[in-house]
Amino acid sequence: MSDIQEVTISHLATQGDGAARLPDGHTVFVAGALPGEQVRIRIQSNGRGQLVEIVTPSPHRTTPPCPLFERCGGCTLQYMDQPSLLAWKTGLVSHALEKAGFDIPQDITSFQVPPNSRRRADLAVRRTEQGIVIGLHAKGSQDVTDMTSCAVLHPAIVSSLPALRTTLRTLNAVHKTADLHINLLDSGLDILLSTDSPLIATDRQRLTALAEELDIPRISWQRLKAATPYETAVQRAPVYQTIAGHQLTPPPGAFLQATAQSETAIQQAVLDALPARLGKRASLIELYAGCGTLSLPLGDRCQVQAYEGYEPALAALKSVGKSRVTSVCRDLNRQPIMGKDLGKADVVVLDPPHAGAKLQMRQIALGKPDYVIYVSCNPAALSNDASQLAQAGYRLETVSVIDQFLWSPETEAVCRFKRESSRRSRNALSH
Ligand SMILES: C[S@@+](CC[C@H](N)C(=O)[O-])C[C@H]1O[C@@H](n2cnc3c(N)ncnc32)[C@H](O)[C@@H]1O
Repeated sequence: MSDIQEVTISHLATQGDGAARLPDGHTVFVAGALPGEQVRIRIQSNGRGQLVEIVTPSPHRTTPPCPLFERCGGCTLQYMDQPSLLAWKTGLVSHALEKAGFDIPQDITSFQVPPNSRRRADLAVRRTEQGIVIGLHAKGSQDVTDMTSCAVLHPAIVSSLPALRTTLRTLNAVHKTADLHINLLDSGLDILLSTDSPLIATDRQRLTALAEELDIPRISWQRLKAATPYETAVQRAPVYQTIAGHQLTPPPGAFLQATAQSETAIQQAVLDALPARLGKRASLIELYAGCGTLSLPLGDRCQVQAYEGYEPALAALKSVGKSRVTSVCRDLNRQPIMGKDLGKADVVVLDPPHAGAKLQMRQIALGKPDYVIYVSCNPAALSNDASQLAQAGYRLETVSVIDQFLWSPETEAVCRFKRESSRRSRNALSH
């Protein structure tokens, strides 16, 4: 069999590679190919197909908008038009839920963020002979592609990179490598710099000058891989972010939903997923609450008991002092909320990290609250977790797909599950 083959791509696999059947029956994965395309590929020793030529391009193929597309490993699916991308992600979520054992509702709502809207960046920093490089890892490599342009990040973040390069070059703290976590808050850029060497006094002065130049309210610092927490390197002005009408101060490196638009869409999808009429006595348990992106709008509708494992995030939520939201710091992997407590709630909302919430889900399935609203950033984890709900007798009622990670295979989804047979009828909930 020649190592060059002509194949037709049947579908995209979960990471966005085109999949095709070879004449011998094996499936081959081809990065850069779209469904329906006839392509020539070179079969590699690892069994993957390297794209050699697109014989018949898909009508959904488009020119990648970012000049760094060929090098940067960031947005691997830029050659696919945005409607097709959203349709594919919707299919991924449906497939994950079907695999978990659910019938899929007819109407799945979906939303996609615009380019240049991402307000959260995790960037790698390398010192090279030519100077400081800041960006994402290059395709299939540990090298960093210098981010001279970006089609997903907010322009306020991209335009700060030249000054950051200049300053980081002068820092003792950046010996070879560093990480930059940048959040674009209502108060401006909030930077957490993690470096491989200590921050000395002149470094602080240089960071202060940088903060003044770019009008950055706060720069925080921590040593890479050290157990010690971050410290404030520069604080020039108040740091704040408004969530559902409440102003709070997120900690350095805080988790925020990727864009302001997707935050609103996720909040709305969760509110829409609440049972139609929640009585005054209805109670809601929220797991993995962060700084309160969901707790605060939910607190306008009912009593919320919020749990979060990261104390600084919880402190930001507590600072709001919203009376209908009580919050507790708890590591839900080590100490999940038990089924008997979850079963007393009318609704459980959870928004776990990428790995999902296996242990916590077991308790939800045991406790059987009437409604479970699951916010997921990982269809594979959603599928595993939701299968426990399917086995516990829940029905999938609504699904919203929010594409907040444009041109990457990641996607967000909000799903409402309802326990099939109601155990109780309470005044708190009207169905
Ligand atoms: C996807 S974020 C969601 C945060 C919040 N719902 C939001 O929308 O901003 C997941 C949250 O889970 C928290 N978390 C991760 N592991 C945890 C654990 N073992 N126990 C409790 N919280 C955890 C993280 O700190 C983070 O705030």
